[in-house]
Amino acid sequence: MASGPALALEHVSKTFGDLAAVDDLSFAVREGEVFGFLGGNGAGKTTSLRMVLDIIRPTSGSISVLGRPPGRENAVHLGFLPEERGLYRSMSALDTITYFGRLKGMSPGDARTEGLALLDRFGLSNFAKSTMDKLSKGMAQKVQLATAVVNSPRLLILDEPFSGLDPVNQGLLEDEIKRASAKGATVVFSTHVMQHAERLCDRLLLLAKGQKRFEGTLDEARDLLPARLTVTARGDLGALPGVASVEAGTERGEGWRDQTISLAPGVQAGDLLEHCTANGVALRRFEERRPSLHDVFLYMVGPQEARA
Ligand SMILES: Nc1ncnc2c1ncn2[C@@H]1O[C@H](COP(=O)(O)OP(=O)(O)OP(=O)(O)O)[C@@H](O)[C@H]1O
Repeated sequence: MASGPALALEHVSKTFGDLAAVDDLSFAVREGEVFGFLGGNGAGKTTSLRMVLDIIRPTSGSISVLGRPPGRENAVHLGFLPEERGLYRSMSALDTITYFGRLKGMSPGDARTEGLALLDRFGLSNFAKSTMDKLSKGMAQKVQLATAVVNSPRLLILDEPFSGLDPVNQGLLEDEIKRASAKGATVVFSTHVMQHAERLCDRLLLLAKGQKRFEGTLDEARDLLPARLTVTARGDLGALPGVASVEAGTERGEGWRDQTISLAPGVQAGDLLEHCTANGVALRRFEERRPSLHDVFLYMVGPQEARA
């Protein structure tokens, strides 16, 4: 079934006085994908997501959310975890989730049943009746996550969802994102922690100073950086085609030596391996060291921006 993107921004800019917080930003999130919105502090992530949610309006450009302009009509299909968490302090955890479910058009019974199921999944069953002000920060954040997913939204938008959660709860959140995705939801989450994106995203966008630096899959992001290899070989491989540089490592005896090789842009590890095999270059070890998303981020946006 052909369908348009779940979310599309076209030449969107948002200025605050002289500052272009979001600068001519275009990207599209396909229906059903998990999309990482990555950037350092102040890159423009929250501003972008707020425009998608119609909390603020773009200075210029256009946005399409589930095929419509941002606005109230979309609300029942959306789930949103804002960066600034905040819920009614004197409402119980279960009532809070039920309330949000009802706001999204659920019946009181369905909202409550789903609320109880979520509290159970999040390890908060014993706190269903506790008021929000009695919960720890992490617990309150899980309740807030529950309010975002209670209606099984078609498009789930999470702004820095991992911040403030301990490793166990970060894992629980990752599971919840995978669960929503498996049920067919489109998930967009912002983060400056690359490891989460590395584990979860189908595609991602790198944002710096309000501008898009990259949009694509994790593999495409990694391909931006020259591949690096660790090999144990006899002789110097520096003269082989496709090798950009060689760093000599530990001597292993009888002429064998560890070497760290950087390949020229566009050259794949397999190309070099093929050449070695075809030309009788003896190898004892041949390991590709794929760049991490963090490496890509540093390469694309620089250490200044990456320091989050
Ligand atoms: N209402 C506002 N008025 C003036 N400037 C703003 C406003 N909102 C955001 N900005 C500025 O726009 C830029 C982008 O901010 P934004 O919150 O979108 O970044 P972010 O990528 O979400 O960063 P963080 O990870 O730190 O939350 C920042 O320089 C910020 O100071």
